[in-house]
Amino acid sequence: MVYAAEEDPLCYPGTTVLRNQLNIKNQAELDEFELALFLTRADEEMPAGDLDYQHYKAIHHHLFQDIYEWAGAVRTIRIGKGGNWFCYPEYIDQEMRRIFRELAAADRLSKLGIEDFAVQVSHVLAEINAVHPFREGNGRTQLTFLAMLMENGGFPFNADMLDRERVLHAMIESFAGDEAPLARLITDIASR
Ligand SMILES: Nc1ncnc2c1ncn2[C@@H]1O[C@H](COP(=O)(O)OP(=O)(O)OP(=O)(O)O)[C@@H](O)[C@H]1O
Repeated sequence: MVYAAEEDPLCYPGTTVLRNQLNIKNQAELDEFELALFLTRADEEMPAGDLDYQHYKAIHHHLFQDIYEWAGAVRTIRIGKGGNWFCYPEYIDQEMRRIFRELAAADRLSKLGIEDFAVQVSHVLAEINAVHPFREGNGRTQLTFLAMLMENGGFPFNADMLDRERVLHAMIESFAGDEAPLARLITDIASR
């Protein structure tokens, strides 16, 4: 996805193409390789962890390790999308620590029914999206993490419900303060 960003040291000079381990300087070509490499990693077992901030970064690292040297590391420049600016980089760490402290790992969530689970988890995802810790790959890390939370909570993960437009709409609504569409999406994902 194209970001509004400041002059970005992570890009090849004079371009908006992110420096990558494949040294591809053409965006369309990079998109293609990035997707293929991501899908291969997404198919593998995710790193083990406690569903905490450390774990979240490890998941991003796992998914994007073949493409970006900074996989698993938080961004250092300001970025936004569609007129929404995400968390300033200097506050990412403290915000992510707060969010994951509030999530208090999976223990509390694993005791909830789907409706309450969806409300709690939609809030967590909305907050993580508003922070947008990584320079790229936030959406895919969010959904991977959601699948792990749902598995941990004992809910099925029906990936057929992941309509791209619906996910995008729900995330944008959540940024504007309405988390209900995201909660409904999570409930639907859990339906068999
Ligand atoms: N205008 C917006 N306001 C808030 N969130 C947005 C906006 N546009 C997109 N998003 C969310 O940002 C995330 C995408 O972030 P990013 O592009 O870093 O991830 P990605 O994995 O590379 O891309 P994608 O999720 O599109 O495959 C998604 O969760 C998406 O719903």
